[in-house]
Amino acid sequence: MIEATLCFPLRGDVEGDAKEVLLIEKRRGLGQGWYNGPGGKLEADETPRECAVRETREEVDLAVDPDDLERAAELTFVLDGETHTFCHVYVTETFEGQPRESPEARPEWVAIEEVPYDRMWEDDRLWLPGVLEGRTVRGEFAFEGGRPLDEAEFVGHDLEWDVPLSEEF
Ligand SMILES: Nc1ncnc2c1[nH]c(=O)n2[C@H]1C[C@H](O)[C@@H](COP(=O)(O)OP(=O)(O)OP(=O)(O)O)O1
Repeated sequence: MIEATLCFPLRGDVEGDAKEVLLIEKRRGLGQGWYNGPGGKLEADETPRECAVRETREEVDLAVDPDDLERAAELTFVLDGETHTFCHVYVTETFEGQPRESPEARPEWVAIEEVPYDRMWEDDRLWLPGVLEGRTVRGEFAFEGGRPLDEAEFVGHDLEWDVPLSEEF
């Protein structure tokens, strides 16, 4: 099983500014060409928070502090009946720097009402809107059709909202 992270930096929501989320257009690997948050797979001996910090730095050159990351979701992606990826999702309103393009990702601030769900993983429209409103969620998403995951068919889901997420991560 792969363990991975996603990190959604947020800004705005003061004095009439629209609330925006930093998305990436993924340039390579799983989900290439789709929008997602910065993130990726854990490396050896890395905690999920360390992974989210590293991936956000590597992909868009934004500095986030692990202690500022708020746990927002725990997502399990199941492929053909077996857990493929367990993903820790964080949001943060605290970061330093300006997002910059990298070979892996093109960053883009997007108003949360304009998130391009038609250009994202099919499951994202089910959990990301609630997360961007500040809710927590534990979700399981089933895919069928063999590897790679991003070519498999999305066939079902189960969501538990407003749950306490594990303190451990
Ligand atoms: N179904 C679904 N919805 C939303 N997000 C995801 C999925 N499946 C997923 O795998 N993901 C997320 C989880 C991870 O953040 C990325 C995939 O990570 P990946 O880009 O493969 O990891 P890296 O470590 O950056 O990859 P390398 O290119 O360095 O090997 O998608």
